[in-house]
Amino acid sequence: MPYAARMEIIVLPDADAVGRHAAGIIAETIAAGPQPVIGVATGSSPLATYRELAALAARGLDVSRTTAFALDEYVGLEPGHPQSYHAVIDREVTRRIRLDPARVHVPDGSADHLEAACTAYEDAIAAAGGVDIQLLGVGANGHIGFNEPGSSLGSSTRVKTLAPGTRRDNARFFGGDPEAVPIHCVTQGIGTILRARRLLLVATGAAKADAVATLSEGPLGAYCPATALQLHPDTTVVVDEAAAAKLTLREYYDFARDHANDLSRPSRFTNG
Ligand SMILES: N[C@@H]1[C@@H](O)[C@H](O)[C@@H](COP(=O)(O)O)O[C@@H]1O
Repeated sequence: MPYAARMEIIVLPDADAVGRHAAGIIAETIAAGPQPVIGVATGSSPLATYRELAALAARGLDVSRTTAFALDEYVGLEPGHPQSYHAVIDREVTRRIRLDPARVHVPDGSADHLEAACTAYEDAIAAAGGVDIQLLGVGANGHIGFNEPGSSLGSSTRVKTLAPGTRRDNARFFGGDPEAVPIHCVTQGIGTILRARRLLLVATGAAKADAVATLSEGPLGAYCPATALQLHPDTTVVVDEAAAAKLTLREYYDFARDHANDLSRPSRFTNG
């Protein structure tokens, strides 16, 4: 278990600013090379980040040696299904940023032997040298990847059952019908996510305000999987004003930000 946890909270005016800031952080990791490994997430939260990363790639950021691992996949959707995370990652990440498709990995939710596919996915991450930076969104109930409340904080890639609320939230991608959303998924575990060297969580909008407050200030526990980020040595949480609305320590975060440059040797962490 990591022993030197740090989490920095950064509040920005709106979703575009969150995307620009997060893309800048990922671009630094990519530029540091030589074989960067990024973790990518689905959902609407990271879309602005991908848009900004695509713009940076178009302006010369070399992404040709970047490997990417996605967090999760539905069980039972063929990779060609437009809402499979294979298809979503291909559309929103690989094509937009122009990553090498051969270096982009998504868990296999249609394998005959799902347990073996989960082990193989963990092995592939390890063989790539681990994830340098993992981008995360957060579900309204605090899930990360598809680690629903109740997930073991040390879990690895495995099959999970989606929470009814997550199926309702994701129904918008399946013609509005929660029953059309798969019941099972394959997801990196919370332990897998914590093994990434740096975590970057983005959240925007009022629907995420409770999850953001709990993940950064609430008691650690499986009731809110994102609280596990409190254990990680290098987490950055970037949120907009609406998602920050329920942070009880907001005054302190602003104070820390305003004094970030007082130090003779500025630290990236001023409130974490
Ligand atoms: N598996 C994904 C998560 O990785 C994502 O973070 C979450 C929030 O999605 P959104 O950003 O669209 O609110 O939902 C999905 O269920």
